[in-house]
Amino acid sequence: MEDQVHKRSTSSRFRRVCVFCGSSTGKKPSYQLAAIQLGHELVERNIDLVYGGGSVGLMGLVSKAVYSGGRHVLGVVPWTIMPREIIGETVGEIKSVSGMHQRKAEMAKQADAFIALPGGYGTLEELLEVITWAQLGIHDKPVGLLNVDGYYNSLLSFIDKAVDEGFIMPSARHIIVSAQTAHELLSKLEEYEAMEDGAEQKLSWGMDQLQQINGRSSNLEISR
Ligand SMILES: C/C(=C\CNc1ncnc2c1ncn2[C@@H]1O[C@H](COP(=O)(O)O)[C@@H](O)[C@H]1O)CO
Repeated sequence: MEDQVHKRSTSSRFRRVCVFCGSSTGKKPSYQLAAIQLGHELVERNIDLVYGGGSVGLMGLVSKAVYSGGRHVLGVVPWTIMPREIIGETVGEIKSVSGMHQRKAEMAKQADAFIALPGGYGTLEELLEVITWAQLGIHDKPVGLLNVDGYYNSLLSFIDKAVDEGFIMPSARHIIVSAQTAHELLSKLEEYEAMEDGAEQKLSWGMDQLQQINGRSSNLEISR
């Protein structure tokens, strides 16, 4: 009881956040620590987690931190990688879907915001997709980059170069919110406001994704 009195508990505009992160732990202990700290920060703000399922790498660390802090954890896993020997022992609820595209759509639908921890190709692909969807006005949910120990400095420099070279509109640069700590990142995301024209420019060819992400219809295969 005393613990509860002293524990910081902040209400959040987010009910559930989607975390993209490495299926490896990375070489520096700081990456693992950041995954655990992000989990704790979500718990302190009473935010649930949706992620790619599995107990491997940073994915396992963040999901266990959220689950053991008493928040709901939803893992979305394509049935082809469902076997325990591939994804390991998971915590929380698991939804199986028919493929990688369905997984991303389901994670996006379930989340109010996205955060990427350090990771590899899978993390980058998931991150860039939700940024692209934001740019197209398919969703207006905040996207955060947890730049642990400068891991994403070169990606952020590249994006600045793409703006300078005319491939990314300066107005789209603000879509990515970055910070070095989970606390700072969540605070920034809480304050984030999507550009108005982004939400209004929902393209007709994006309506399928929009409906899936915003939960107005779903054709996902969910077996559990
Ligand atoms: C399929 C293999 C190992 C199983 N591990 C994974 N389990 C669940 N989800 C995974 C797994 N590996 C990648 N993902 C997804 O990609 C993102 C991380 O990829 P990265 O390349 O390590 O950055 C993660 O967010 C998941 O959605 C054997 O290959």
